[in-house]
Amino acid sequence: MRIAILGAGAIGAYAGAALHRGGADVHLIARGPHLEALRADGVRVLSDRGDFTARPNATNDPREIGPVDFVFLGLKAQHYAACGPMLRPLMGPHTAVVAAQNGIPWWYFHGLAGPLADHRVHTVDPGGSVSRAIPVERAIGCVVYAATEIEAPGVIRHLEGTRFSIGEPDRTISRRCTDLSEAMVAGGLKCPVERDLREDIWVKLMGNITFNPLSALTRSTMAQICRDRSSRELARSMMNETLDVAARLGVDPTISVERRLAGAERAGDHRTSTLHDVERGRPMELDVILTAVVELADMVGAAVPTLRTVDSVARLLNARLTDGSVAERMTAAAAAAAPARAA
Ligand SMILES: NC(=O)C1=CN([C@@H]2O[C@H](COP(=O)(O)OP(=O)(O)OC[C@H]3O[C@@H](n4cnc5c(N)ncnc54)[C@H](OP(=O)(O)O)[C@@H]3O)[C@@H](O)[C@H]2O)C=CC1
Ligand SMILES: CC(C)(CO)C(=O)C(=O)O
Repeated sequence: MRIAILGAGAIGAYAGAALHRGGADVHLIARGPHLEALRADGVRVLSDRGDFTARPNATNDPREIGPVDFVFLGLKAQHYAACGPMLRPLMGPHTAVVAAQNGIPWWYFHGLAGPLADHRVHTVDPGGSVSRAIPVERAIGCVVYAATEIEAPGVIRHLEGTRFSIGEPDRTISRRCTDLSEAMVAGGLKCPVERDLREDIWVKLMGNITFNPLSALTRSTMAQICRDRSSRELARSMMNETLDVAARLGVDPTISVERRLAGAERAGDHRTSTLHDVERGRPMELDVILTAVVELADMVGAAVPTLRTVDSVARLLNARLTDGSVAERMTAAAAAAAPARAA
């Protein structure tokens, strides 16, 4: 099985290393010092479950790889619309694209019956730009329960979880999903094939919609947000509003807000991927995680005052982070602080 990992970052390189360990023919696509380290030393995974090193091929040029069976998309979702030229050389007639993203995917309404069939969520697929880059027929959904971060170029710190739930948008159990699942399991990951991934999407989203923006806005860990009485109440409101939107879309995530809060608190002083981005002066992955749910709430007539407020301040921060000069200043500040932290 040939697999290309487009965006071999924290999650992509971790999945790629596991798949390679399990025997798949894996090709990592990365860039910069991280790519140089991957080429020189492979992916070094540091984990309580056991450290390991995998040495798949690594490149910045998909044309060197050619058509594959699966593209595992490890990019941040805001880069999906622009990934068409990188994706094209990897596409054969049957290539599937596995989007390992948080939040509402661009294929969310694809394959559903009823009045919302093939409805396009504007926030995540503006003007159809993502559907054009990644046709929905190619998409396999993936909900990532693992948490990882890039500790140093080529080095992935695995923090918790090994589950990558996958599923077809049209609720079939396909051969391509079961094949991929076997390859992931051979690499030591959990990879259940779900008949309808949408329930998993909302269960995971209850955490991301709350902790990713709040952690970035307050520079706090998940546990710190849960332990403070008023931010815990804020998190609770955000989760309740999210559940209401899900219910109006016909999804009933089988987990209570209290259980989700307790799980987040147990994760401890974990910094979300969005907090990492902000600390590096990079824009947040906000559209798929929060703004899309506000759009869906408006569509189904749900009142989401708390989500709307957090979205508006987070979008204001994102506008500053998208402004290159601010991002450069923050990156320079982070670089200046790094030796001090190390000492
Ligand atoms: N990290 C986690 O624990 C979790 C992440 N997720 C989801 O997984 C997805 C990926 O997140 P994460 O792994 O944290 O993100 P990362 O930023 O670590 O990984 C993205 C990688 O893609 C690379 N990249 C971007 N553009 C290109 C390009 N044109 N060519 C080559 N490489 C490119 C980036 O390189 P560069 O740094 O140079 O831009 C980076 O290494 C997100 O949707 C996130 O929500 C879900 C659950 C948990
Ligand atoms: C917080 C985590 C790891 C899941 O809870 C996540 O999805 C993220 O950091 O984006």
